[in-house]
Amino acid sequence: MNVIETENLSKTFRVKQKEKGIAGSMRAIFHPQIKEIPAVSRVSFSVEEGEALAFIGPNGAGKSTTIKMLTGILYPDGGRAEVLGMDPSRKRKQLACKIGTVFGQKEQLWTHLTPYDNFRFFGAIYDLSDKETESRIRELADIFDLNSFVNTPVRNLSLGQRIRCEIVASLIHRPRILFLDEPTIGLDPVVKENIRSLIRQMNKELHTTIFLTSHDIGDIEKLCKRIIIVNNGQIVLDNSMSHLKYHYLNRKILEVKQQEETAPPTAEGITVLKQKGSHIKLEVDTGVLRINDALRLINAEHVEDITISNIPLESIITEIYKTADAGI
Ligand SMILES: Nc1ncnc2c1ncn2[C@@H]1O[C@H](COP(=O)(O)OP(=O)(O)OP(=O)(O)O)[C@@H](O)[C@H]1O
Repeated sequence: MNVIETENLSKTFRVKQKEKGIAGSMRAIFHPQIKEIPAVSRVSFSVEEGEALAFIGPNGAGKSTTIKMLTGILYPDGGRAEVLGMDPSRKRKQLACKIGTVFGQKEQLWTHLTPYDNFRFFGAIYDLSDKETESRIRELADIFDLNSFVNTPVRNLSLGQRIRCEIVASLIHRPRILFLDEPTIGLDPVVKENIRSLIRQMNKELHTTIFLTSHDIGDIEKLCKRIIIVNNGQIVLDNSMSHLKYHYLNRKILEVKQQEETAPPTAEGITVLKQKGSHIKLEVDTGVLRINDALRLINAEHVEDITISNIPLESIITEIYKTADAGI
């Protein structure tokens, strides 16, 4: 069952332009010049219940604008969106009871209140009974390990503790879809990993649909099975993570440490990425040259260590952004 559907979803912002100085300001009042910014252009996709989707793109690609339209904060000016069978811009309140949002860069908790009081407050907003709110707080405090600071004012919590509380607050009403915008921004690697595993657990055990926006490759790689890449307001790729990693770019990284400095092998399909002393880093296009054949070109007698790895997801994504920018 699809929980999100969009068809040709579009949004163009109209922004007044102002020339420099007082004269420019006066001209802008009487003869305003309007610049159109097509933030989202004819975006169509659907998301099934229980999916974990990464919706990513470079700065200004249109991700936040899309999320705002899906959560009813912004009206689209073209196409349509349906979330849990509702038009978000017409049924914003009803929808809010069924979705959760976490914005890593924005606090939704009251910082002078404790997490417990915040959760009670959110329970009341979502019309949960006292009993329901209490049992939900207990359940989530256990899962997210909040018990040691659930009664400490939010302003005194560390960033990692606060983000865990933000996520719990957005889950109090058992949302079917969780929109996460940069959920791990600014966190240290251990806390990041902890947050990711909690989100994974929610997706797996509660079947909560995850709609993630992040510039952090770790979030994307570890949380999502599907990826949609947007650029200049348009979808440039919609595929599974495994397809992206193993088939989209048919390349491997071959790192060789030799006993002494030797010239790197040359052949069609091999690109030398780095050579420093006896250390060589090659990229092998396995569509042109099989990895076994590439290995045969290396003098095995002098090899001290060798590693073969996939192209990092980060490089694949950067390449897709660049290709999309060049209009290829
Ligand atoms: N309220 C607004 N008024 C005018 N232009 C806007 C407004 N909001 C966004 N834009 C423009 O729309 C485009 C898409 O912005 P959006 O915030 O959706 O991008 P994003 O992909 O979320 O970027 P980031 O990764 O930097 O958060 C940008 O060119 C931005 O300047």
